[in-house]
Amino acid sequence: MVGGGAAGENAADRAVKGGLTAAIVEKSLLGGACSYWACEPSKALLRPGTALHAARRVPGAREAVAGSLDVPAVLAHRDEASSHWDDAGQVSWAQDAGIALVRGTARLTGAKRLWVTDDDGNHFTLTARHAVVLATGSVPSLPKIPGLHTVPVWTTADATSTQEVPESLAVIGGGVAGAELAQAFARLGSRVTVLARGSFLSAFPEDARSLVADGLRADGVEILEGVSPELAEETDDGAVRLTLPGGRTLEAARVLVSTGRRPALDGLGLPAFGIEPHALRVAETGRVQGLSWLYAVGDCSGGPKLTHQGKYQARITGDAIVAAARGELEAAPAPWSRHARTADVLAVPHVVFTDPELATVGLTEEDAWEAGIRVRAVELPISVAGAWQHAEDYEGWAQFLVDEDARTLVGACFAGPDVAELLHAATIAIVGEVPLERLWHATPSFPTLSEVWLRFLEAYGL
Ligand SMILES: Cc1cc2nc3c(=O)[nH]c(=O)nc-3n(C[C@H](O)[C@H](O)[C@H](O)COP(=O)(O)OP(=O)(O)OC[C@H]3O[C@@H](n4cnc5c(N)ncnc54)[C@H](O)[C@@H]3O)c2cc1C
Ligand SMILES: NC(=O)c1ccc[n+]([C@@H]2O[C@H](COP(=O)([O-])OP(=O)(O)OC[C@H]3O[C@@H](n4cnc5c(N)ncnc54)[C@H](O)[C@@H]3O)[C@@H](O)[C@H]2O)c1
Repeated sequence: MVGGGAAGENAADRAVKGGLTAAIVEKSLLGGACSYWACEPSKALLRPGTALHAARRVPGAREAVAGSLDVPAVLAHRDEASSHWDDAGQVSWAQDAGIALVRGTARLTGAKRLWVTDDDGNHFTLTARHAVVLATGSVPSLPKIPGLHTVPVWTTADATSTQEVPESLAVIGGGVAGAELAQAFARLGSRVTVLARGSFLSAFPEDARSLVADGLRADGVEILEGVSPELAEETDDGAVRLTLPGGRTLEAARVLVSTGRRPALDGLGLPAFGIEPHALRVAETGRVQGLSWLYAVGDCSGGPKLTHQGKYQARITGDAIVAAARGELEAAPAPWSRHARTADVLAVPHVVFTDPELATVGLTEEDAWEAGIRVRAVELPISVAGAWQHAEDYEGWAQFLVDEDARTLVGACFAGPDVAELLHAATIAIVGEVPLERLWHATPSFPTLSEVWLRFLEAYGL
């Protein structure tokens, strides 16, 4: 494995469980971005604010809550969630799993052959018997804004590992990372402005994203849509001044750039094998098209950039490598078979951990029509007994997308407090292609948020 993030670790684990030997070459901390600079620290920064807000919305509990977030305690909780940026725990997991760890930077120099440079500058060659797996993750895509490269900016890794809460924060990019970190820092005390080039959270349905935007605005976040800075300059006191279209300027103690990520494939020697890094294509098994021995998993492989999906890909690819080594891999595995990443296309779950949360899985309405599916969208508020119990003035929204010919669910979206836990039921319904007539027999417990499933089936006409 080149890269020991969540994806590389899981691919190695499956290969070993299948009877092969596996080595991970890792140039930084074993465990990768999710553990130290992305999912874990960002969720640890968000969760205390969500818990506090939830308690304030329940009469009886509200009266017991005094004061605001304890910022040093939140940062300490984040440090703990990030294992204090020490990978000893992951190293001992790898040892127990029978995976060899090589500390260094790898690049391809031949078929199944890697050139490794270790931290002391020593070089050596590592040759695989069966396959090389690229699991190198992704790097931030920085926008071409004049002056931006001359001013001090935060990447998401800087924001998630910071020991300071800036007095003011400008967030360039209104995607998932921008939304989550804007709310986290607003609740920790920063004055936050989000600059979204298009719509805020544009990848999600309008009703869902407007609930999230309202949640952020309630925390004092200013959201400017259709805005991208035209110039960035450092001020005399070390802050950053952004010039916006129309001449308005915005000064902030810190600027966070969260404008997307691209696969980390530069410097790996791919062009020597006829592969341009921006044009890597992988088959259902994760095998890189055109080469029988090279695979890619996780963020670097070009699909959804999410930890759980990278781990799913890694399980499929690890098993496919084992099957190929045994001569048992089918040329083109059937959809939903053990060696096909079918869910990458049809059932990717995605949660935005803002307050309220936003959770989606499966196709969007547009995707479905484009794929030739006659789809019907059922949209409804999450207005059920479980919601009233959950919080005073609970506000939530759900969308269910039904394939009208198969009468199965192909997509779902939920927005509202604590909707993330509703998502897996939808994922199971989609992956299992459960007919609506059978879903009718899946009764949600009373009083839970899941009652929205029953409301959906009733609204559909069952
Ligand atoms: C702020 C933020 C929050 C996020 N929150 C979530 C979330 O809540 N849930 C979720 O599912 N996803 C989340 N994500 C996405 C998630 O972090 C990624 O999808 C995931 O970390 C990708 O895992 P990976 O194994 O593919 O890559 P990585 O974890 O990046 O691992 C790649 C590893 O490869 C190493 N490497 C690279 N090149 C080489 C080389 N040449 N030689 C040796 N080693 C090399 C790197 O050092 C790195 O450790 C978040 C992302 C961000 C930015
Ligand atoms: N909860 C989660 O699962 C989670 C959380 C954070 C990040 N992530 C993953 O990390 C990846 C990176 O997140 P992200 O939010 O950086 O990417 P993103 O693609 O979700 O959003 C980037 C946003 O930046 C905007 N943008 C680009 N250039 C701009 C400019 N010059 N000015 C203003 N806006 C501009 C884009 O229009 C887009 O809306 C995502 O692929 C996501 O899957 C996941």
